[in-house]
Amino acid sequence: MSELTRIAVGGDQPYDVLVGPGVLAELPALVKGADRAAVLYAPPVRAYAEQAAAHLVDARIQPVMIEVPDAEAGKTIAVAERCWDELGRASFTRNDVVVGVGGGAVTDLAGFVAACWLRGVRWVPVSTSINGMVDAAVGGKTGVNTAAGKNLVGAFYPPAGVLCATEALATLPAAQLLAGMAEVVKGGFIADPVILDLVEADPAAAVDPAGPVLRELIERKIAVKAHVVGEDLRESGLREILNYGHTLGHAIERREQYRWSHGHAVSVGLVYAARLGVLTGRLDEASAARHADLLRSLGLPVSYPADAWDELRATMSVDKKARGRALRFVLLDGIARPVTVPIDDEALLAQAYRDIAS
Ligand SMILES: NC(=O)c1ccc[n+]([C@@H]2O[C@H](COP(=O)([O-])OP(=O)(O)OC[C@H]3O[C@@H](n4cnc5c(N)ncnc54)[C@H](O)[C@@H]3O)[C@@H](O)[C@H]2O)c1
Ligand SMILES: O=C(O)C(=O)C[C@@H](O)[C@H](O)[C@H](O)COP(=O)(O)O
Ligand SMILES: [Zn+2]
Repeated sequence: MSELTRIAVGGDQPYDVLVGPGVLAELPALVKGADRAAVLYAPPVRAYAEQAAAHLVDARIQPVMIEVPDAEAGKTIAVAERCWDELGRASFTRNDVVVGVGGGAVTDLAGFVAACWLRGVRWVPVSTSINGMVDAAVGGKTGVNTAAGKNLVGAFYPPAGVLCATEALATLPAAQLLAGMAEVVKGGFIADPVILDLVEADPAAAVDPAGPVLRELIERKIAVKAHVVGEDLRESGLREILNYGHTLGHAIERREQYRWSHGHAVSVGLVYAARLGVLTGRLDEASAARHADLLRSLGLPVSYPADAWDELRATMSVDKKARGRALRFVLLDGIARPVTVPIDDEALLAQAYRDIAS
């Protein structure tokens, strides 16, 4: 399976996700009509950003290279402001474009920079991590973190198209590759159980960037996300299912001051959500155990210190799904049967945490 795969995202502003090696060559076609393209990238992926720039130059589009701090350090309003200053210096107009090359952090930032500049210019995420390909780059959720928590400032702003540069997975550090698998597994639990079967059949093959299984998993998870965001871009209903595992996950990321990767935190969050599913009488014990077994088989964390609960609980109150004082959780009524449920029973929330804590 070496050719490019095209996955359509529907809705009012449809676009395609292209997956495969050599996909960077498709960039000029996506940004046709631009005079300039800001290429945002973090240092570890400079080589891919330079490749993107070379394709732009061939198409007579002037690249404006903007290096930003790596990972969550780049997802701040201060970094976004610096990018806007650079766009101003380069006299960016409404036919110019923003390209984000890297993992989910860079593409979240790039989309947000594009959404705000001149009230919105075209943008293209070029994704180089698993998390970015299967989740962050697809669906137009863009934004930055604030002191209170993850992604608290942002915009729903669909890209012109998404490029998933699978050849880049060869240089993705193994820990980051595994972290991305948490979002793949999430897709299995909320919508596509074949994902779960494939990982369980051979966890090592599932994370081999040179093998066919990982490519199938990536495409399956993109298809899940493409369907959901095509139906509900602005998260007014269905899209909430993509937040499975994130209510606790985001709180762990903040508590760790972003030294834990998003995927590791979401992995613990998935196990917690499954436990809540059991305690609310929705999910059977075997399906909950399947969460922990599967994530553990990939080397992902499935618990977190017991004494962290009070702090995590406080942070969870700023979760975007919360309404008033009530937290709302994505839970499962069974595999691939997600529901959003308000929970105001504090004792139950704490019990579920005690059950999974270390
Ligand atoms: N917008 C969304 O819908 C959405 C969905 C999921 C996650 N996210 C966000 O995405 C971020 C997590 O994304 P991530 O896991 O990609 O983390 P990341 O962007 O922080 O990347 C992880 C590390 O891998 C490096 N890297 C990326 N690709 C590489 C490559 N090919 N070779 C070498 N190094 C490479 C990065 O520079 C970084 O150091 C979080 O901020 C999360 O909130 C957003
Ligand atoms: O696309 C979505 O919708 C998601 O919830 C996907 C999540 O995996 C992703 O981490 C997203 O950035 C979380 O969004 P937030 O609105 O909870 O910040
Ligand atoms: Zn996520």
